Amino acid sequence: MSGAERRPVIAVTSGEPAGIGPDICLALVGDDWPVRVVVLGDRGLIESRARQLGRSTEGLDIIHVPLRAPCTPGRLAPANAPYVLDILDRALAGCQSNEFAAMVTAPVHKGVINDAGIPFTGHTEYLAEKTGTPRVVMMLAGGGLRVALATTHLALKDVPAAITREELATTLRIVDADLRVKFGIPRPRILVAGLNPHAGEGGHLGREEIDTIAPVIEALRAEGLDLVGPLPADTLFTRRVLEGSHAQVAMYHDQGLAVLKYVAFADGVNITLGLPVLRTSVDHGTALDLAGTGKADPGSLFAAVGMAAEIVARG
Ligand SMILES: NC(=O)C1=CN([C@@H]2O[C@H](COP(=O)(O)OP(=O)(O)OC[C@H]3O[C@@H](n4cnc5c(N)ncnc54)[C@H](O)[C@@H]3O)[C@@H](O)[C@H]2O)C=CC1
Ligand SMILES: NCC(=O)COP(=O)(O)O
Repeated sequence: MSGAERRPVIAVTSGEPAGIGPDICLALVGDDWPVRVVVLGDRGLIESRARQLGRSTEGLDIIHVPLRAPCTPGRLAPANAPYVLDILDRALAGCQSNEFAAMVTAPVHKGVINDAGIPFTGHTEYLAEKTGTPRVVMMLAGGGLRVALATTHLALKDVPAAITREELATTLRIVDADLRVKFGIPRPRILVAGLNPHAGEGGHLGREEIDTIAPVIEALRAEGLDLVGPLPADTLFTRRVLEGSHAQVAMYHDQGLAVLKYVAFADGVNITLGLPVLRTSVDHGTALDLAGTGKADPGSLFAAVGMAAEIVARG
């Protein structure tokens, strides 16, 4: 067995075929990783995208998963929605059988999967369901931030009801535990945002901080977690407040991710905490406008592979 073959294998799923997933996977060719990187997707599609971009697939390890229908860059086809899920299922099966040490996901298009009649909220929820994990946490890292979300892909009107004491406590416990295990931080200091402007202004702008968030923080502090909050979200991400913290928990998707993507869109990494397999991902979407143009930045994919490799190396 060669040295290269002994390296842990990381599976990179190439995602929505009409998006930039195949393009950014091609950028992995020739990079010197401490792990063996294999790309999961249709070999013909990846080779054809390489020709279009004037790139080579020489040296790219591909595990062939066949397309379900022809693909044109930039044009979504619901007929290929099952293909996207075939790739994810193959990667997950490989992680569960220890063939792969981790999976790194290129973006999928949530809308077209739903248009195909398959209910799909995101990789995060899909992998949680497939692994029978009742609760996972989405966290995006980059630009010195680690932003975890108390709720993920949910209409804004449904957010307040979803933030229950039990759900929030579970989120905070998962963030604390995974920062210790996956990131090697012995006692993570976690900032917790409020839901309402000014963290509720003492109950005059909403009661979620008083009724739910503060009591959970207090109870978990008594268990030894280092939590700060509920903090007004508009100033949580200022330099002085962030100082000394290891992660920041936002109550909903755009409260946290708008900030993260402002500081780190080029190399942010999405990681699913609390999952029994290791999954990292790019921080961006399918960028249909850029597929096949050569303009897609692969920086986030590189960072996602790098983070997975580091966590694998940490054991
Ligand atoms: N991990 C995943 O699978 C994710 C999937 N999505 C999905 O992607 C689809 C499109 O979402 P949008 O909100 O339009 O976000 P998007 O990230 O695809 O595009 C937003 C803007 O950023 C640009 N952009 C995105 N990635 C880029 C890259 N690597 N290099 C250069 N420019 C880049 C696009 O051209 C566009 O102008 C949706 O279906 C969404 O659900 C979104 C985020 C993550
Ligand atoms: N905005 C983050 C996002 O949509 C990623 O979702 P997921 O597919 O990683 O669950």
